[in-house]
Parts: sequence; C-alpha cells; structure tokens
Amino acid sequence: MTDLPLSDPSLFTDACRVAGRWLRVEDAAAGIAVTNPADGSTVATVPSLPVETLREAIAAARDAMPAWAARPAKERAAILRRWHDLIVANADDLAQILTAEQGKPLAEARGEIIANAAYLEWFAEEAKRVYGDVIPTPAADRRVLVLKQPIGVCAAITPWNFPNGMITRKAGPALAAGCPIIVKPASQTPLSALSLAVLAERAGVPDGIFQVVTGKASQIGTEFCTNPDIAKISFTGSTEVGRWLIRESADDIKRLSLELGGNAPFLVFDDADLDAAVEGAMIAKFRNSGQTCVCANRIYVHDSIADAFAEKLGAAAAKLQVGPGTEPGTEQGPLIDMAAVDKMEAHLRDALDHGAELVSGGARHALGGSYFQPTVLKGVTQDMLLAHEETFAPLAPVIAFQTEAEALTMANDTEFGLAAYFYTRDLARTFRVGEALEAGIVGVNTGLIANEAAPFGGFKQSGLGREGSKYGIEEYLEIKYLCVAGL
Ligand SMILES: NC(=O)C1=CN([C@@H]2O[C@H](COP(=O)(O)OP(=O)(O)OC[C@H]3O[C@@H](n4cnc5c(N)ncnc54)[C@H](OP(=O)(O)O)[C@@H]3O)[C@@H](O)[C@H]2O)C=CC1
Ligand SMILES: O=C(O)[C@H](O)CS(=O)(=O)O
Repeated sequence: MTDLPLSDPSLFTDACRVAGRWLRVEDAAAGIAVTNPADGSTVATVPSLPVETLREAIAAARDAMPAWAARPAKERAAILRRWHDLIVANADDLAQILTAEQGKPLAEARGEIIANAAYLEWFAEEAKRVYGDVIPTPAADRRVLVLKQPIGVCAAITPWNFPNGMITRKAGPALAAGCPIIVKPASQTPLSALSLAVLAERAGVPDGIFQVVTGKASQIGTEFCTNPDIAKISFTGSTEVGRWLIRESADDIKRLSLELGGNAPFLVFDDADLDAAVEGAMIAKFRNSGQTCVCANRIYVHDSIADAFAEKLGAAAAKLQVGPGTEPGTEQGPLIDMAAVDKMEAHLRDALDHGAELVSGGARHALGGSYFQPTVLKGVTQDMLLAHEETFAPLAPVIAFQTEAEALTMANDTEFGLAAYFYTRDLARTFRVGEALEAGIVGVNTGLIANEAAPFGGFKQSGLGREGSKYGIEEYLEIKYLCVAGL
C-alpha cells in the first residue's frame, strides 16, 4: 500500500470515513492523486466523492449527534483524551505521512502534530467546564437560566499548510461541545486527515461523529453551505474562499469561523535585542518554508539598525539547509507547488525592479522542482507588491522606518489583521505598540505565538472567531436562556 517507513502501516489509508464505512476510489467515479512535493511522485489516490455520498455523511452526522451530545462531558472528554494519546504515540508515523504529502521537514511535521494534538487535550478538559448562568431578573418571581448547547452538525474545510494540526484544532472544540464534524481536507494533503480518522475510530469516536470526505472543493463547499443539516462551517484558507463561503451560506445564516489570509508585520525597534529579533524573524518568516498564515510578511526595522539586521538575517537564512523533508538536517523543504514558486518570483521581481537589494538567496534552488532559496531583501519600500500581498513563501523583505508612529502606520496599512510581532526592551512601548497594532495575535519579543491555551484568530479581513483557549469552544455552542416564571 505504501513504501513509507511506518511502524504501523495501517495508519496510511487512501479511504474516506463516511457513515461508519471506509470508502476508496473504487467507491467513487473519480480519484484525486496526492503528489509528494519533494519529488513529484504520486503518494496515493483518494476518492473524489459524489455529492450523494457527502449527503450521506451529513445525514449520518445528524443522526449520530443526539447520542453524542447527550453523553456526559466526562465521557466525551475521555474519548478525546484517548484520541490525543494515540496521536502522540503515533507521531513519528503521522509525521512521515504529513511530510510525504506536504513537504515540510519531519521534525516540523512532528512538531505540528504534537502541538496541535494538544488542542484535543485542552478541549477534553474544557468539555467539562461548559458552564451556564443564573441571572437575577427585574421580576421577583422569575429567574433566567442560561444554558450552552452544541451548535449542531459542523463542517470543516482545511488547508494544505498544516494538514494535521488544522483538523485537531477544529475537531477538538466541536466534539467537546457535543457536535459531530465532517472534515474536507485540502486535495493536496488529505492523507493526514485520513490517518486522523483511523486513530479517531481506535479512540472510540462513534461512527458519524468524525468523518472525512475528499472531492471537488466547490461541490463540497456548496453542499456544506446549503444543506439545512449543517449548522456551522469552520474554514482555514484563503480570504477569497472565505468570502465565497460567507456569500454561499448567507441564505441559511450558517455560523462561520474563518481563519483567513494574513500579512503580518514584524517590527524591530532600536532598543531591541538584535540577535533575539533575528532569531524570532527566522522562525516567524521561514517556518514551513514561509507558508504559515501568521508568517512575518513585512519586516520593519528602525533605520539605525536596518542594514545590520538585514545582514544578520541574510546570513542566518543562507545557512538554512534546503532539501527533502525526510533528509536528516533539512530545515526547509520544497514549496507546496509551482504556483507558490511563481507567486514568490513575482513578488521578488517586483521588489528588485523597484529598487530593493538582494541580501541572500533570490533564485530557485539547485534541487529543482518547487525548492527555493531562502531569500532576504533590504531597501524594500511600502509601495512594493510584497508589502500588500501575502507572499506565503521564504521571502523576507526588510523595510526601514524612522519613528514608532511611522512603523505603526505602515504595519496597520493592510486589510488583514491576523498576527503582528515586535521586538523592544521598553516596557511602555510594549503596551503602546501592542495595543495599537491592528491584529488578533501580537507576539512581543517572540516569533512563535500559537498554543492551545491562547485565542488564535484575526481582525479585519483575516477572519471571524477564535481557535484554542477558553474562547474556542464558544464557537461550537449556542446560548439559550430559560425564563422561569411563577416562582
Ligand atoms: N490561512 C491559512 O492558513 C492559509 C492561507 N492560504 C492563503 O491562500 C492562498 C491560496 O492557497 P489555496 O490552497 O489556494 O487556499 P484555498 O483557500 O483555495 O484552499 C483552502 C481549502 O479550501 C478549499 N476550497 C477551495 N475552494 C473552495 C470552495 N469553493 N468551497 C469550499 N472549499 C474550497 C480547498 O480545497 P482544495 O484543496 O480541494 O482546492 C482547501 O481545502 C495561499 O497562497 C495563502 O496566501 C492558504 C492556505 C492556508
Ligand atoms: O498557518 C497557520 O494556520 C498557522 O500559522 C499555524 S501555527 O502558527 O499555529 O502553527
């Protein structure tokens, strides 16, 4: 079935999980080939399910929900916890599967899996703490009781950049709240989702509660948006598709959580620890080959240290070992596809044509395919393309600024507002800048900001809702109050 070096080969499956059955390409009219970006080889072919099968999955979720929601939270929590433990125990195998379809280095794949399995553990705990309220009312003979109830059948549409983690982030709170969830993973990276379904079954997640469907995105998206049995859609991906989901689901007023594009600014003030800022920028920019929604897209550095910062960043970037994710020592894998390379080159060319200077990198990598040299530019200005569009690739542009006010104006000059970062040792500036940045997540003296205890999500066109933390489960709950009279 696969030549990947797995301790447990049964974790690798090309079958979708629908209504308690495993459906292969033979059960569908067509298949979707999954390609290894490291060498272009075909890893597997998953089914392109017809809409009738998708409707079956939705009906199975609807039918399975009452029993799941009625189980004591402690029981749902125990199942989520078991699923978490199985993921952690099998993290090496899951990393192999992830790297084979996505390209990131094995260590990063493992990191993604462990860090995001933590959302299952976190929400297993939160399941037990979905508290209501008793509210005093203006009438002496009445009380208002506030209950929180599961929102209904949920659908998740997830991207290729975190094929494992974006699923546990959504499934954790949904299942904890008492909701079933149907996941449609990215067509480029469905195998991680399918392996999670194998482990969910082993953990005791009942049939219909966690299902994975693969197929034509627009067809699945339309069904999710228009099927009356779907109450909520949680999406991570491009802003364009996020807007489409809002429009398409408007008639049914579906609940939506949207984690969309970013264009994160990374500010380095003249009082910052320069080496720490370089280290943070390396993580915020080059993790996952620059393909994270919280990637530092624009690096603003005080004019007095901009050249020194660019040289240090360029030197660090030039040292990154580029190669197949499975090769020991690899720090940057291939980009997901050639379209990603084209976008990187368009941004690079535009910057160079308008006067930016190359500090390091700047070309496709000798390995060919979608490998690209980690690249650092200086002398970048705010009018260049890369200051306004998410590059989603290993391109680090350094833009000099003179004053804090100017840095903030440039940082906030975007329709996006997911993440922002800044480096300073000045306490007053920490609060001033932290409060002024228009972003849902602000990293202060760090380039790594996500964890299960924190609310992850954006301002402006970066989306709606939050994942993780005590706030994350609210996205999967409805508030109801009982007005009890005649007391
Ligand atoms: N916020 C983030 O983490 C991410 C941001 N992006 C940004 O988006 C850009 C484009 O990446 P891309 O992969 O095209 O992102 P998309 O938004 O197209 O894809 C993300 C997910 O949405 C699905 N999808 C696409 N069209 C529809 C539709 N009409 N209805 C329902 N689901 C749909 C995809 O399915 P399928 O794979 O089958 O097409 C995939 O599962 C990136 O360069 C980056 O800037 C991308 C990925 C993640
Ligand atoms: O791209 C994303 O969705 C996030 O960047 C993943 S992470 O930063 O939370 O790992």
